[in-house]
Amino acid sequence: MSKLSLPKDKIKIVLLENVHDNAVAYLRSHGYENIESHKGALDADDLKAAIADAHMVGIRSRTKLSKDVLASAEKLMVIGAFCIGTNQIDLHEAQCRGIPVFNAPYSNTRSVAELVLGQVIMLARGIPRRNWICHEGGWDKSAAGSTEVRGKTLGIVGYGHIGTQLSVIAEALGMKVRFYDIVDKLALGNAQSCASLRELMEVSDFVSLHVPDTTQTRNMITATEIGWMKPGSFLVNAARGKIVDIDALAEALRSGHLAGAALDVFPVEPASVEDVFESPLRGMKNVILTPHIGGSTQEAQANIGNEVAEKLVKYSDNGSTVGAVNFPEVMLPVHKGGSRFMHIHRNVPGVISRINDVFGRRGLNIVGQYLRTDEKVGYVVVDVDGMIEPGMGVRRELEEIEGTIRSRFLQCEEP
Ligand SMILES: NC(=O)C1=CN([C@@H]2O[C@H](COP(=O)(O)OP(=O)(O)OC[C@H]3O[C@@H](n4cnc5c(N)ncnc54)[C@H](O)[C@@H]3O)[C@@H](O)[C@H]2O)C=CC1
Ligand SMILES: O=C(O)C(=O)COP(=O)(O)O
Repeated sequence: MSKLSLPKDKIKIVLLENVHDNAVAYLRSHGYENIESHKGALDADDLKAAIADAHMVGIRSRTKLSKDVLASAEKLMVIGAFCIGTNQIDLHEAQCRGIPVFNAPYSNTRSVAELVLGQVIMLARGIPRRNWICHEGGWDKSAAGSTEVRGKTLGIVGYGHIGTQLSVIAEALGMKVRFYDIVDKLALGNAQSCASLRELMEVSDFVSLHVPDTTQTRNMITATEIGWMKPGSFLVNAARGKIVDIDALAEALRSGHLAGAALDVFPVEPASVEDVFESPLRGMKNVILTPHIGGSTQEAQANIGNEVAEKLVKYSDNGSTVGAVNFPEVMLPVHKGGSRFMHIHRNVPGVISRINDVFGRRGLNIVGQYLRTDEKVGYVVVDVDGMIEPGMGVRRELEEIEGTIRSRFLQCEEP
């Protein structure tokens, strides 16, 4: 068992957006009892109030942890994104404040790929319109406009975890897969890469987007790119809403250039289930609209709950930053029968020698030292013999070193 410089019962954890109960159970089973759970996302003012004294925050895709919000959470030491995307967090600001961010990079991958493939089949058979007609008492029994997906070309933009998973299961249905990525990627199965986005858009019967929300991908798909698509083809977006110019998409659907679309994500999404969903695509009978549920399956949420909670506990109990998306990654062994100091600092010259001076002056024997830096931040972990008690002032001295962002320590007792 480790004792932390801040006792576990003083560590406040705020979970938002209905993070799965597995997360709460995991945190509790590791001694973290001070957990406050909120069902939805909060607006900036309520969020600031909720996390003002929090040490850990767990969110999903809707909670915006902006620079301003982070500035109001002075005690925050770690953030858990219980999802894949981290574009809702100001990662740079978090890093400058010495706050690592952990996410779940794979736990909902399969759920998204399955939803997208289902949507592709639904679009190919004109189900959105036919479903609508049946609900209104009609009976459009005809093959007009209906095709199999076998033999059709699926173009995947962003051949990462979700894109490749989709590629494999689409090929199992007999689809031809083409993909476009800015990074060279191993083509799985018989998939073939395209040299440009334009080539992909021109050859595909279905285009599915699986890129993250970055400055490069915002508005990646405008009227120009949609214009490259085959007449009568389909667009699917389960990545992020701001990747597609939604008005240009609406126009292409109205004009009949595109035969249909499926959207799981939108430039503006309601903050809570009470809010109204507004979109120029509402009412279009050739469009499937889903409320950002690509990753919302029982399996995915349960796994994410465990995975991210485990990363938060590992960081808090052991100092490990493996899997952090904005922070130098340090993998640490368990340190027994001694003390472990963790020091986060701006990457300026001389910090390490000053840290070592603090231990040297006190005759403390360093038995392990782990360091990783990136352009902005350094993270050094120092294991020393013996139990350093809080009153000894080592941590205070470490915090006085110029460039220090924050520090903490663990007493790692013999098991
Ligand atoms: N609808 C939903 O509920 C969910 C949506 N997502 C979204 O899906 C996105 C993708 O997820 P993963 O596949 O796990 O991410 P990933 O990081 O494994 O793959 C993304 C791929 O996009 C590529 N890429 C980046 N910029 C590009 C550009 N400008 N042009 C072409 N390719 C580019 C990357 O090289 C990478 O191969 C997430 O970032 C998230 O925004 C993720 C999970 C659930
Ligand atoms: O994992 C992601 O990036 C998602 O978009 C899923 O978001 P959610 O957890 O459903 O709010």
